[in-house]
Amino acid sequence: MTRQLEIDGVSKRYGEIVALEGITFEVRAGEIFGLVGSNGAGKTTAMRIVLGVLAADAGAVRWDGRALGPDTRRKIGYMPEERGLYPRMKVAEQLVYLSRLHGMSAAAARASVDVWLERLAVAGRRDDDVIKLSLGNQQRVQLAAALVHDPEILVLDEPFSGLDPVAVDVMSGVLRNKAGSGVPVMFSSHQLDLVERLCDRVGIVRQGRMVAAGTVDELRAGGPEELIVTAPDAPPGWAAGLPGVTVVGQSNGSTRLSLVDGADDQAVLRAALATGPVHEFARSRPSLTDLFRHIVSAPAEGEPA
Ligand SMILES: Nc1ncnc2c1ncn2[C@@H]1O[C@H](COP(=O)(O)OP(=O)(O)OP(=O)(O)O)[C@@H](O)[C@H]1O
Repeated sequence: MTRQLEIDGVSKRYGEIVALEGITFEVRAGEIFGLVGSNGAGKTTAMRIVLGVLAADAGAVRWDGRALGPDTRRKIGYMPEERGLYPRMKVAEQLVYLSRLHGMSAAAARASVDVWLERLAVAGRRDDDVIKLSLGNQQRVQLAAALVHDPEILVLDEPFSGLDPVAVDVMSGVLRNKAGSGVPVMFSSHQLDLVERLCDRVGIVRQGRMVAAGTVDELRAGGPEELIVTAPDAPPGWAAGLPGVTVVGQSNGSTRLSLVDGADDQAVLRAALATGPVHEFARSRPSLTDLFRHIVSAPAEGEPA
């Protein structure tokens, strides 16, 4: 069986605030798992519990079937959301120091730091204090800090925020590569297009629970089917009032419609043709971004619909 990191029924409260309520998911060795959710959904709390900097009130975290103890936790590469570098320490010196904390010999640490600074294209800044680097370069160093000790598991809290497109590509390549070598990679992000492109599986967290998890295709297949109708002469509101049909969006002559089960798509086609030529009439599944909006805006359990 594939080794996996299991987060099993984990709950956490901060006083009255329920941050996690029995959240359950797994990240398999060799896959990139994207954790998405609105602000305050509980993603950072879940990652901190995996890392052991926070204790869960209930539930368990396991790696390869065994509860995560200090020894396994030393093998996690972690990129905290609040970033954790010493601003007035030199880049390379700091990375060697952090690797040594993870139990590496001085020689192995120096060799690994050289490799990662080179790969992340910050080797030229190795003797600068971290504070002198741009935020994006600090983030590359932060990623190096998560990688230099050759982790068995990677947990990254919003690693892509604030990166330019080149740095996004560098970061994506590194994550792909680590997953390719059998490491489970878990990261949180609000950049859903990127998550859709990069992740093998995605989990959507809402109010401390995992409300949907699977490959992007699986999630999209479970979402509402939409109709795309391109009718350049159609006036705004042409589809309003068609039974069982909701207009999701309209731009450049194209209208996206969501249909309830059993709604008559041929009636939609007739209504479109009545406005003039129809250039496109196709069914499509929502993007991860649309699906996310749909899931997080649905009423929660116990709330009125
Ligand atoms: N130290 C704390 N004390 C009190 N409440 C906290 C603390 N840390 C987090 N919370 C609360 O717990 C809930 C979950 O927060 P968490 O930071 O895990 O969410 P998140 O999904 O990472 O959000 P974001 O996308 O904004 O980073 C929120 O309601 C938050 O306000």
